[in-house]
Amino acid sequence: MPAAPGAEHNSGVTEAFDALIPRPRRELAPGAVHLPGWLDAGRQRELVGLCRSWASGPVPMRAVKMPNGGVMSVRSVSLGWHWLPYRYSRTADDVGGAAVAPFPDVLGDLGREAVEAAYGPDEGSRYEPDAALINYYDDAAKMGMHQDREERVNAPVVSLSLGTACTFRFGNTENRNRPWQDVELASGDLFVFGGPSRFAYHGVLRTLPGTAPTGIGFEGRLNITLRQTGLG
Ligand SMILES: O=C(O)CCC(=O)C(=O)O
Ligand SMILES: [Fe+2]
Repeated sequence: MPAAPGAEHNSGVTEAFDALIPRPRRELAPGAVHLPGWLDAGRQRELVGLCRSWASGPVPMRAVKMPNGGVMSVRSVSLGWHWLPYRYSRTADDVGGAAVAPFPDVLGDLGREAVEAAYGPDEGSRYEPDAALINYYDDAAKMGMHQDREERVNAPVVSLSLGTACTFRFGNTENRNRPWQDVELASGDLFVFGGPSRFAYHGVLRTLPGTAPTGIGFEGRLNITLRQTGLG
């Protein structure tokens, strides 16, 4: 993940805008909750630092090759379980074969806190995520509409965004077509989808270059998703 020169001008404008136009918590569909600015600047910086260390091994960040021959524009690394299309493995079978780094306690705690913020303390305390995907988007990267469905249980997916904002498309559970809603995910935003929305199609249309906040030491977009695989 390259450290990039700051885009102070744009970011300053974005931050000023945020102060003028508060972005309220919103439930896009039953079980799909967007909590803008959930992570404060300090926690965003801390997570960026952790992402840097997770990206340094034992498994390298890589662009996933899809079975149809395409290559994803996003680069990613997994913790706990290595995600590859369309299964999880304890070893990075498509990139060197190293054992995946263990799922860090800090992300388990963060996941419970996130689910509690979205759904309340009962759901929060039950959440036991065991896999994390760290996705890195450069200015041109995007992610096509898909379901997260390699997990065997329907515990919610927790998504945390850092750095450059993006346009996130949240669709329906039937197919990748309409109806969908487009929502901007900015640095520090939490998005949780579970319950009736757990298997909704979703994707990232584009990043919004120049929107990373100043002071988190990172330009480009990072997204962390936490999942409970049920693989045991
Ligand atoms: O980057 C995002 O916001 C979404 C990532 C995602 O959908 C995934 O990793 O499955
Ligand atoms: Fe996904």
